Amino acid sequence: MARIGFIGAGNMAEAIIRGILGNRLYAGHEILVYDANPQRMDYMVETYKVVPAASNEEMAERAALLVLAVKPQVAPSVLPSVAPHIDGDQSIVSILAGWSLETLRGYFRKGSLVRVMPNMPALVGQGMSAISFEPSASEALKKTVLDIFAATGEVEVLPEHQLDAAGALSGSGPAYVACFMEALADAGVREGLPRATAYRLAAQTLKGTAAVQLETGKLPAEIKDMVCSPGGTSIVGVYELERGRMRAAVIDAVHGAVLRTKEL
Ligand SMILES: NC(=O)C1=CN([C@@H]2O[C@H](COP(=O)(O)OP(=O)(O)OC[C@H]3O[C@@H](n4cnc5c(N)ncnc54)[C@H](O)[C@@H]3O)[C@@H](O)[C@H]2O)C=CC1
Ligand SMILES: O=C(O)[C@@H]1CCC=N1
Repeated sequence: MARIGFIGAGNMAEAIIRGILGNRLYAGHEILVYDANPQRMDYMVETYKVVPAASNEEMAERAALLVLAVKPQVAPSVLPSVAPHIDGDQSIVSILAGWSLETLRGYFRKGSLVRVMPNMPALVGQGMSAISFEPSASEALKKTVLDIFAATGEVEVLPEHQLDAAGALSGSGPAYVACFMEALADAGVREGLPRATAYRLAAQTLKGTAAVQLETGKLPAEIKDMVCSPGGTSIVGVYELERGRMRAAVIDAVHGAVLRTKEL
């Protein structure tokens, strides 16, 4: 049996595989992949020396731990043919946005189920994964799954009812942050900075500010206050953000993503 198999070998599967290989959790020959797109299969096999499966069904027969990494809209056409091949000592890790453990259990009669909401920065080992286990999950399974996602960044075990919120915040969050980064860089260009310089300044500013929060534990409000001198420049910028309803827009963005998650 392969240690792990990926149903769908797109962006997120690739990010997880990079983490596994980079941290030497498993070797390429212990990782099975299947993707409906033959060019994608070729790319994954050539780049990561992973093992191609002939079909999702074969994968289900041959992988001890199966990662569901297709789009949620594709899952209903994939799972009915995969589920009958799963037996009681296999495990299924789903990264499908909006798919509850209960919904998954409707397809999988056997096997342990885990739900994970990773995020795109897993690609560079800076991911944030929210993870929910079934109450019956064994300690061995918990360790295996935590090790896999810790190899792509940080992990947080959450009760399942919090997973849609986590998905809308940290799962979708890189898209919002990228919009903010782009706006910051556009602003720099407007004020005369070269484009490449503006991106570098914007990206490192986001990374550095996040690092201060993570490393000092300071509240975002305290960090803002450390930057805004009385009568200075930054507080004028903060005032303009408030006038633009930046906070309300972000809160609305996450709420919109939660509502969409519930539709999937
Ligand atoms: N992209 C992101 O930032 C995040 C995505 N997710 C979840 O991860 C999952 C995968 O997303 P991505 O990797 O972004 O999508 P993707 O589109 O990059 O990858 C999906 C892959 O599935 C393949 N595929 C389509 N039909 C198939 C089939 N019948 N059998 C096997 N493979 C098939 C596609 O060819 C594609 O390579 C989704 O369920 C999404 O909700 C979760 C967190 C973050
Ligand atoms: O937008 C999506 O469907 C996925 C789920 C979380 C991040 N991206």
